[in-house]
Amino acid sequence: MSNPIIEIKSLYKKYKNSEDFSVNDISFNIDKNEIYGILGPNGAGKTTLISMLSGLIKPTSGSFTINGLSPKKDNSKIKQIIGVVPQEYALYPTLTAKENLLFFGSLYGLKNDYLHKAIDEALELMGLTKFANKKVDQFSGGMKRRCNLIAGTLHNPKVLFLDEPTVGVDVQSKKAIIDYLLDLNKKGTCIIYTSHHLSEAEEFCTKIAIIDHGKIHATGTPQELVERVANAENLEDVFISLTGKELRDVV
Ligand SMILES: Nc1ncnc2c1ncn2[C@@H]1O[C@H](COP(=O)(O)OP(=O)(O)OP(=O)(O)O)[C@@H](O)[C@H]1O
Repeated sequence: MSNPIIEIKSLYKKYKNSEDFSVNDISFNIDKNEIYGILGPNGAGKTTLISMLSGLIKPTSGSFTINGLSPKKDNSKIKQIIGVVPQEYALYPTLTAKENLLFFGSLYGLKNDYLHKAIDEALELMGLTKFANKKVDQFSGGMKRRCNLIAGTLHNPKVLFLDEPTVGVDVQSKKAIIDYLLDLNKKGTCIIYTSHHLSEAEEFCTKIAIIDHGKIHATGTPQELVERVANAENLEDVFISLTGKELRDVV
């Protein structure tokens, strides 16, 4: 039985300087406890969609609710129950990992012992304990991405939005990130993530939406999608079948 935590109705986004809709009439629901992958080629509209849902940009039209709350009426309540981990690092390079996390944790209203404990546990899970007091500008890309993820999740959000959380990191960092996210999901966080790693998404996600040119082309479990497309053996076959082989270069 469906038990949606996010309900999206006819969502559109047209940027001011653009002639086309980057998100073009998208409607779908995301159930509690899903790990929901938003997949699509470059320029498909993934970041635009996730940025609207996480409150970073406003839709041109349409509506959505998160846990029954509307951003038009309950924006501050929504902010308390969501976590957002954008593609760009949110961290302050000249502060240490711990100083950054104390700052982000306090933004969520976490305090004292509770905050210190949450930071220590997350640093340990991410293999960053011994670098807690090092400045973030000395960190590798993988370490920054792990620290960035902790910064967006210290308050145990009900819903977590992640834009390409494993982009540009080595296999070890990727595994640490995925294990951390699986653990959060087991504790009750619904995860919505965008990625270009189709085999990662096939393994990690419970549900997937394939989007292109601002529209949803298919939704389902990875297995349902593979079964639905003739001769598809994996998600990559499904992806190519639905979005074609044409390159998406734009200048
Ligand atoms: N700030 C902006 N102003 C104007 N157009 C934008 C802006 N941001 C994105 N776009 C356009 O909206 C469309 C969707 O972009 P978006 O970044 O959402 O795609 P994406 O699927 O996340 O792509 P990628 O995989 O490359 O990150 C593209 O045509 C892009 O050029």
